[in-house]
Amino acid sequence: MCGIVGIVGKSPVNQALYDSLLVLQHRGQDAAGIVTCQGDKLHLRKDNGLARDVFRTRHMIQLGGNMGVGHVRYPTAGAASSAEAQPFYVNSPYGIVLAHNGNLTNAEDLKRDLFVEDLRHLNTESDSEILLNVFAHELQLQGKLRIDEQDVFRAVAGVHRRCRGGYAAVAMIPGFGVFGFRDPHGIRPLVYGRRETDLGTEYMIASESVALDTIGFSLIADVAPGEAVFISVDGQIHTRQCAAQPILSPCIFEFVYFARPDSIIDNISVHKARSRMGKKLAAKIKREWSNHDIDVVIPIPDTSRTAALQLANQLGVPYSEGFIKNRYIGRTFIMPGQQVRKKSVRQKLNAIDLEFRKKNVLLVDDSIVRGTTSQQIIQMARDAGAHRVYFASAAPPVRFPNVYGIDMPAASELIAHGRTEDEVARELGADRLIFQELGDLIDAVQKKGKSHVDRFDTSVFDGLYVTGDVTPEYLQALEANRNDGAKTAYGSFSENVIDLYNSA
Ligand SMILES: O=P(O)(O)OC[C@H]1O[C@H](OP(=O)(O)OP(=O)(O)O)[C@H](O)[C@@H]1O
Ligand SMILES: NC(=O)CC[C@H](N)C(=O)O
Ligand SMILES: [Mg+2]
Repeated sequence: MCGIVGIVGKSPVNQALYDSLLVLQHRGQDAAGIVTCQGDKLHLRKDNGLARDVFRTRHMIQLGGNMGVGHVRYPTAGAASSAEAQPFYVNSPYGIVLAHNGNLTNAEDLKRDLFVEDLRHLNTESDSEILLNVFAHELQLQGKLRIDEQDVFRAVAGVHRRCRGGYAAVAMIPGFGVFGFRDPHGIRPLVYGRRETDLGTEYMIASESVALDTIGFSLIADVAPGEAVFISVDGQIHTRQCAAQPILSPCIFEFVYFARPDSIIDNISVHKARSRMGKKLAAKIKREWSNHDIDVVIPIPDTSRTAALQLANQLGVPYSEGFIKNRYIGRTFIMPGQQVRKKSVRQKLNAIDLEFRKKNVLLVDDSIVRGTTSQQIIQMARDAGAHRVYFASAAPPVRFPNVYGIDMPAASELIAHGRTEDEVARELGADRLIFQELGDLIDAVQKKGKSHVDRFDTSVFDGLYVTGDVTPEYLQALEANRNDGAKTAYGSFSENVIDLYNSA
């Protein structure tokens, strides 16, 4: 996952972009970047690291101008080198910068087409550079010296015709404007909002509404699947549907884990969705285990808290924060490499023994993916003196790779792949393991049918990919190229940036 943002303001936007990247940091911890536009000049700063480490005062001073775009990265393609930090820049036509959240599933075909037919050079292995160049080519086809927003919309329509997979993007053309678009399935989230100032109205496009809230913008709407939103440099906003057959099918894993609970995605409160997940899970426990002997419900911070609290309330069992999270350690699931993930769980979480001693504890997590967290946490609960250790997951078992922007490329790395629920319980060392049913998860997110979202991408749970074009061969190649071992080998990939001037 990545976090993206674009702002057209009435005064310098560097601080607002930086602040919004801090708020979107949970979507990507590996690299961060900002490009601003001042007159007809673009200023870039990007590097590997957290937003707070990438941008020093000297960079902020250079990031002048009233419009810009920003990105925090969690890689799903290419290398982890800083050359693949975003935004990406292409010189022709007009100069375009783009920040992308998602993953293209036909990247290899596009790469070939860009080279052989569109005569374009790609300097990295990133699919986001591909997306930018496809857009650039489609815009160039308009053949104009001076473009208007309709040309941008036509180019986005061209992107939709050529690109497959998940993509939400924000982009900028110097002296012209900032725009955002979402793939025809709306797999990755994207919202836009406005803020009134004495100097006039400012607009912002961002991955999650929480970024708008904290910067003082109010939400206008989600970018619809296939839609593009264009904000001109002088603050005029235009929207247009650019896809032939848009079908909203957002990624359900955003609601399970990725998004912040204080965000609203496709008109659904993530917080409420997680509360309902807790309720559903409690109902399942009451149904299938009415004589349970759970003494206390303990969440695994952070993300599971919302569901765990509701689960405890519904069961009428005490809720206790038995694990304390080190506030200086980030999200372990999106860390690069199994070794660092494993080590970070122990650095991140520690048990308060007296909450466990001689008790039957129900540990609750939002999801079990590789099992890195749950395996260690169950052991920690035992070491803390728990009598029995039960485990509940607010999501069903994750059994299939994700191909739309979450870095779960290898089925063999998923603990529930090819295992029954009992086998997973044994593998994790739990006395009993309860998974959410997929139907219940969908109900919980869909507000029991009250939401306008009719379907979700649930591929990590059922192996059904909404774009309908994910073949076993594609999955095989993905697993071979991006399993943990293969990614470690990428580490040495070139750091060379052929880009805008990027001050160190
Ligand atoms: O089975 P695994 O492969 O361990 O993945 C699942 C775990 O990873 C995530 O936590 P993370 O530490 O990333 O973030 P959080 O603080 O938001 O819960 C998620 O909330 C689960 O706890
Ligand atoms: N997680 C994402 O959205 C990743 C974006 C892009 N595919 C990259 O690897 O940089
Ligand atoms: Mg967690």
